[in-house]
Amino acid sequence: MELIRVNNLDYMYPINDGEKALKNVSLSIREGKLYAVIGKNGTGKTTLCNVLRGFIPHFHKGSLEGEVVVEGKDIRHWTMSELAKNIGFIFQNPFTQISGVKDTVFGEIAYGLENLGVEVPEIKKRVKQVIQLLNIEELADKNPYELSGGQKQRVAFAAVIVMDPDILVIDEPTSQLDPKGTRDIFDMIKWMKEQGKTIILVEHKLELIAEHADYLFVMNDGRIITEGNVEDVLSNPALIDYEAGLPQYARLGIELNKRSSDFGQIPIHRSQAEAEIKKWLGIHVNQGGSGS
Ligand SMILES: Nc1ncnc2c1ncn2[C@@H]1O[C@H](COP(=O)(O)OP(=O)(O)OP(=O)(O)O)[C@@H](O)[C@H]1O
Repeated sequence: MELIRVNNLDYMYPINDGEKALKNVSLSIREGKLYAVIGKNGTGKTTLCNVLRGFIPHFHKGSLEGEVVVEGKDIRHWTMSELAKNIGFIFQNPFTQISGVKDTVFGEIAYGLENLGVEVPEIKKRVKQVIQLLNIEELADKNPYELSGGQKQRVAFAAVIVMDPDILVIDEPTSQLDPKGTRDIFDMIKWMKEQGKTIILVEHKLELIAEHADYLFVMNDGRIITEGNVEDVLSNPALIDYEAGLPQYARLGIELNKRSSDFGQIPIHRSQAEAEIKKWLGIHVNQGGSGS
């Protein structure tokens, strides 16, 4: 089922340098899939996220042309609080996600449900469940401001997951995190996908996109310049010189393919690369062994 449809969208911020931040963007988001968005800095990824969650046009005014339809209804006809029930948003910087009005992690996670007027026993039940699920029991009584970047990001995820939205828009969640923090976040993203959530993720780490995403949009200068299944886009040699690049395994495969036309499929993750190289070595070592 299609959840979001964008048709021929152009957007210019109210204070601008004469350039549109989004130019003729069209896309379709279907239920239960993980969509990744990549592209250079300043190319419109965050702006696109802000359109998908209704921040544009509800908070950022500016000029919006074209159509954004969420669950069958034009974005202009949704209210922000209605949208917030359906679309969860996780910011690039977890520091800006913390509300600043709660002095415990438990309260922070409960805050969104309180705003919706959910009954207190129900709030407590749901917050406890999410805390258990994300394995952050030891953080529950801490002040959100005392947490590390990785811990804050986990709490930001918890505060969104507790609202149980159908769609999650996640903007560069791992940009401030070390490899362990990054893995933890991707475990959470994987879990949300398994729950049937629809996820739109801006992320630069191509190896993680190759592993987790279904479909990829490549943006440049306010436009979607390429899109398709992750396997197809990330093995496309045309993207090798583009700044957003290709995963290292695809680069290796493309290089080997140039040197030896019998190198098989271009791999996008490690297990595929290992399998393809084994196959390729098999052919060549056997040839060598038979003296041919
Ligand atoms: N609030 C704003 N007001 C005016 N212009 C803005 C605003 N936010 C972004 N822009 C401009 O819109 C363009 C797209 O920015 P955007 O933040 O969407 O890019 P991005 O791809 O998310 O970049 P990054 O990877 O650095 O986060 C840029 O030229 C940027 O300067």
